[in-house]
Amino acid sequence: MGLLSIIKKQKLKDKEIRCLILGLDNSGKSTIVNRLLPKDQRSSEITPTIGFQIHTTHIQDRIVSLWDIGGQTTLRPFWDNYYDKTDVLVWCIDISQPFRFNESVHELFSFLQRDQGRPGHHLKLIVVLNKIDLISGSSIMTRVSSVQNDLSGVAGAGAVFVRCSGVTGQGMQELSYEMCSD
Ligand SMILES: Nc1nc2c(ncn2[C@@H]2O[C@H](COP(=O)(O)OP(=O)(O)OP(=O)(O)O)[C@@H](O)[C@H]2O)c(=O)[nH]1
Ligand SMILES: [Mg+2]
Repeated sequence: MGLLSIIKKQKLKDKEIRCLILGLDNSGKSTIVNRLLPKDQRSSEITPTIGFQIHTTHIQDRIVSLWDIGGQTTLRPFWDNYYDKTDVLVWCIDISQPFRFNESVHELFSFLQRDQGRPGHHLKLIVVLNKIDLISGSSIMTRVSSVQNDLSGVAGAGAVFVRCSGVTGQGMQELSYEMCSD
């Protein structure tokens, strides 16, 4: 590898990844963010987010800022304010509550539609199917396909789906990898 490519690679590595975590209230955003932090920086109690919280941490050898925004109805009109310079959008869905899938799909659609007015932005979308621990093994596939179906046409072909549990830690490695891979 030439010197220039090494410098280029290092520059890319040094660049902070700005990650915006959105989704409906109670979907588990703050719990996931808490899991992504080093053990000694985790909170023992998570309460509904009123406003937003920013954490900056190392994930997979990269510096990542995690923008955790409250998902309650009254807070959603403010989501757009956090969009600027976002590299990765993590959209969190509570897979144990199928009756809220439509609401989540609608909110994602509205958010991404507004995004079209922001030229030149290349955003990576990761859809997190959270609370997988609450679904019995036999119905996981049905539930996952149901969400993926609902989201087809909204999330786009480049979207990545990750199943996880912010409580047990299942799927966190995969989520970390996807957040940091180009
Ligand atoms: N069983 C289970 N419970 C979870 C999981 N993730 C979060 N929870 C629970 O779901 C509830 C809501 O989690 P939060 O992380 O506060 O959800 P949020 O999306 O940040 O909610 P807002 O801040 O209101 O937008 C809490 O009681 C969590 O303990 C999970 O993977 N499995
Ligand atoms: Mg929260």
